[in-house]
Amino acid sequence: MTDHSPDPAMLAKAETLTEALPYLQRYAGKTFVVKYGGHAMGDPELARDFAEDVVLLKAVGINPIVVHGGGPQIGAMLKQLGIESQFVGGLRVTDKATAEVAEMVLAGKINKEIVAWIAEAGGRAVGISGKDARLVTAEKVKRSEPDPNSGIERHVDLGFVGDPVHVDPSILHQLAKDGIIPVVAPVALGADGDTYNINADTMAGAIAAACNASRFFLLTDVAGVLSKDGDLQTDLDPAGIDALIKDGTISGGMIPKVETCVKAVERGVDAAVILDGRIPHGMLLEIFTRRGAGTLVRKNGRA
Ligand SMILES: Nc1ncnc2c1ncn2[C@@H]1O[C@H](COP(=O)(O)OP(=O)(O)O)[C@@H](O)[C@H]1O
Ligand SMILES: CC(=O)N[C@@H](CCC(=O)OP(=O)(O)O)C(=O)O
Repeated sequence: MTDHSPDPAMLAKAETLTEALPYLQRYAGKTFVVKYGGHAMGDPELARDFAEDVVLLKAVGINPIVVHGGGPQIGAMLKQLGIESQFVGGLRVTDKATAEVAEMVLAGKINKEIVAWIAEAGGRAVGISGKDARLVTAEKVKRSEPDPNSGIERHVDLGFVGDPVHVDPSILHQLAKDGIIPVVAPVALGADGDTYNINADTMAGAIAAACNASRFFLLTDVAGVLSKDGDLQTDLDPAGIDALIKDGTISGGMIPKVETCVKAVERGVDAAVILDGRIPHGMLLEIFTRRGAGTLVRKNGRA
């Protein structure tokens, strides 16, 4: 006799789909900004999974906006060209030559690679930088650091490193309305006409705030914010982040990441999540299942 009992694997799939239903209903029509870090895009298999996730979001009525980095790739190109590079507080000191290389790698190479992965996954993407349609206007960053000898704060000149001071998201809304996924490279013009290299986390946060994004995801190469003992911090609020920066637990490239999350939630983004880009389809699991992953940053913690 034929066994007509349902296949448990198929049932589990159906359960996963029904578990997703309240999230599908809640997020339809909302904007999600996804920051795709240079470290997260190293593995082509994972990059394809990422592109599939973005296309799936669009297919279920969410408007994803991808803002990408490419720090390691810029570093490799600078090395090939024999140009030295240095970081201060997670930001690359950028002279004219470095700004040219950064734009070439970010807006030229990586941007179009991501557009191609999305096309391969069946989506339609348009790659732009902050320069296009004046999406982002930058201003030279103002940074100060304590002098190692005197401890007195002194100004550090980072060259052509920009802060996004104005975002005009109309081009993003237009693309989203036409069924297109915008892919944004973190390069912008200043009011002075100069080209500025912008930290991709900072760029993504400014765009998330300007678009009133419901969710802001930062995909990187660690599980999230880790404690000194290496434990994942699942929930943080601005005060908790401040304390972890002050005691040195958060350092390097994680500093602009968490600072961006704080700014974004203080400017109205519901929640920012620092996620492990090395987990296949990690973003989908975070969005559509009850199992949260990574570090969730909210203005008042996990309410
Ligand atoms: N407390 C911390 N928790 C997790 N990562 C940290 C922490 N402090 C510093 N980091 C560093 O921050 C890195 C992530 O930032 P970054 O290299 O700029 O990534 P991305 O290229 O994805 O933007 C991690 O790989 C880790 O080396
Ligand atoms: C000013 C500054 O630091 N700009 C970054 C832009 C790329 C970036 O942020 O890439 P990730 O997200 O992969 O780190 C840089 O030159 O590396």
